Amino acid sequence: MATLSDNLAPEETLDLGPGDPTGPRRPVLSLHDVRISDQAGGREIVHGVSFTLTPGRVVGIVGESGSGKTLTCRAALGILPAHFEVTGGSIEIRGTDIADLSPAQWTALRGTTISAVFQDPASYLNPSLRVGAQIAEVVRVKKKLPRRAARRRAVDLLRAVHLREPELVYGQYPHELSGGMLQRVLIAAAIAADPHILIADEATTALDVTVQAEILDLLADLREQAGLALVVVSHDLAVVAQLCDEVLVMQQGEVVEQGPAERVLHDPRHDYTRLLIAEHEQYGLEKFLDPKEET
Ligand SMILES: Nc1ncnc2c1ncn2[C@@H]1O[C@H](COP(=O)(O)OP(=O)(O)OP(=O)(O)O)[C@@H](O)[C@H]1O
Repeated sequence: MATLSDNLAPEETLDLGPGDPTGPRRPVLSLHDVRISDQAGGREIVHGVSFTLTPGRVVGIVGESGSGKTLTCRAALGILPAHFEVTGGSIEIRGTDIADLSPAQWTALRGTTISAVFQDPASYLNPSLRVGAQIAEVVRVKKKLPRRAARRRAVDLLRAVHLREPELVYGQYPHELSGGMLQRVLIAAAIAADPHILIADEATTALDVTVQAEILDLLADLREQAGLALVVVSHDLAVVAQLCDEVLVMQQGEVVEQGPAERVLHDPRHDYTRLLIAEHEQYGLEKFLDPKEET
């Protein structure tokens, strides 16, 4: 089972330049024609994904199950499953081609520069450790803070993700928390070391609509307040409409449509995008498409 402290090691110096070498408008994450193949089956699964993410921006990836959304994210995180490889194109994190990164450099980068939240938060937490202690460990290792300061920061993080009574939650075990609370705990852990990029892969899918909306608001806050750049994967167009600046629509490993979220959702050009929108209309997508009319 994966735990929060997997891949954590004392931070190493990864020279991505002094201060903020990239500047506010420079890409934090760029994918150029990324192709991913299943080496076991000898076939290409993802046939060329490109996008550029700058601080405070949100790119959404939508599409049917099995279209390659998660593989694309995992490629950017350097955690493709066994047998899968990036077989074309390139991925750059803050200007560094990830193909050049050593395992140690990856360890230094994860959490501090790029971080992720997936579905099923419980599987990323150790059931026998209090959730606060698990976040504090991330802080201690990644931010090199002493125990007491790490504890304080963990409580602050639990508060920042809008968990009521963060001191109380700190001392609770995963099984004592609801799915929505666990997802907030995971987000707290993911942002504990102040990453520049957060990948949220179906992070709200398992949650009920109200909790989902609260988590999306939280991600929007982080984007606004911390300039976090987000990649949001969802099969739910309403999620994308609410949060994203740019949308990629994937079908069978191809990006069939890509553009500003407004344009793609209001004026879809590909049949598959039209189909997705038609399917969502019955669930009330229009309230997200025209949020201004509500105020
Ligand atoms: N660990 C794995 N082992 C074998 N095949 C895999 C693995 N992960 C993904 N695949 C295959 O690669 C293809 C793309 O999968 P991926 O998980 O990226 O799709 P997705 O768009 O994220 O789907 P979903 O919305 O269901 O999560 C699928 O055909 C899937 O079966």
